[in-house]
Amino acid sequence: MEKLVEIRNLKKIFSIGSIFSRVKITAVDDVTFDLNFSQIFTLAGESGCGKTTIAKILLGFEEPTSGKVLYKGNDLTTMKHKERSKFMKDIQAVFQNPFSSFNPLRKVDNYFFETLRNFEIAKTQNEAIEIIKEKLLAVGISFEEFREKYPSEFSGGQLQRISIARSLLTNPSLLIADEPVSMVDASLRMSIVNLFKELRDKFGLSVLYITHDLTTAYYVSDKVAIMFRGNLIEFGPAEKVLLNPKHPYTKLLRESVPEADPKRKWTSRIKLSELEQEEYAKLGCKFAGRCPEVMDICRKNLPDYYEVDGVKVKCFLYR
Ligand SMILES: Nc1ncnc2c1ncn2[C@@H]1O[C@H](COP(=O)(O)OP(=O)(O)OP(=O)(O)O)[C@@H](O)[C@H]1O
Repeated sequence: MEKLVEIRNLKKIFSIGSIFSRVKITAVDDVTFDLNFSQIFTLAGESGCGKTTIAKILLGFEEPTSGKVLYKGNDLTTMKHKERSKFMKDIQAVFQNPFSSFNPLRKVDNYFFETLRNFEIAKTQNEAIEIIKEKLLAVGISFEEFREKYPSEFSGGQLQRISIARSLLTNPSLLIADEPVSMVDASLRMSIVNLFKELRDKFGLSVLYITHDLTTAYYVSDKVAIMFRGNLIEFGPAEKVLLNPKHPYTKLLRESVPEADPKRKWTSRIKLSELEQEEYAKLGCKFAGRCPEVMDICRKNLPDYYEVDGVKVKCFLYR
C-alpha cells in the first residue's frame, strides 16, 4: 500500500515553567510510523502522552525539534510557508468541540460558501450548492435541514457531522480528527466514527484518529498506535493490538478506558502534573514506575521495538 504520511524520528521538546523552575519534556520522542492512503490510523493513549502534539506538527501549528514528516513524499518540516500552504487544502482537521469551530452569530452555511470561494473550488453559486449537497449527503445531513441555520440550531452530533462535511469541501487526502466524539452523546459516537470508514471507502480518505476511547478505535481503525509519555509503545493492525495487547500499558489501558477531558482546549495553558513530570523524566521505560511486570533493566534502559505477531512492541518482555 502506498504511503501518504511518513513520520521519521519525530521529536518535540517543550520547556515549561518559569526561569526558576524550568522543566523540559520530550512530548514526542523519536516517533516513527507510516500512514497509508485510504487508511484509518488511530493514535490512542491517556491525556498528555503527546498525541495532539503530533497532530499539531502535521498541521504546521508546531515545529518539531528534530525528525521529518514526509507528506506525499514532500518534507513538510523544511518547507517554506508559501510552499506549505499548497498542502493546507489536502490536510483537514476536525476537533473535539464542534461549537467552538463556528461563530454562534454566523449561519453555518456561510462557512461552506466561504471555503469554496477561498479555495476557488466552485465557479458559481449553483455549483457551490451542488458540492455542499454532496458533502452533506456523505455525512447524512440534508441541504434543506442545514441551510440558513445558526450553530445553536443543531445538536452536538449534527454539528460534528457538519464539521466533517466542511472538512471534505477541499477534497482532502488526510483528515486529522482529534477526540472528535468525546463531547458527543455516547449513543451517537459510533455512528459518527463509522463515517470515517464510509469516507475512506467512498473518497479514499485517510484519517488520523486521535482518541482515548479504545472501543471506537477498535471498530474503525485499520492500524492503532498506543502512546505513552512521548513514545509509541505498541503499534500494528487494530485487531492485534486491541484484542491481544502485548505491552503491559496497553493491557492496563484496555481495562480502564479513560475519558477525554471536555474542558481541554487546543490553546489551553500548559500545566504538568507531578506524575507526568516524573514519568517524562525517566531514563528507562517511562512506564516502569507503574508496570506490573517491571524488571531491573526497564528502569535503566529504554527498550527497542520488538516484533511480535505482526505488532511492534517497545518492551523488554519481548527481547
Ligand atoms: N505548547 C506547549 N508548551 C509546553 N508543553 C506542552 C505544549 N503543548 C503540549 N505540551 C505538553 O506536552 C505533553 C503532551 O501534550 P499533548 O497535548 O500532545 O498530549 P495529548 O496526548 O494530546 O493529551 P490531551 O488529550 O490531554 O491533549 C503534555 O505534557 C503537555 O502538557
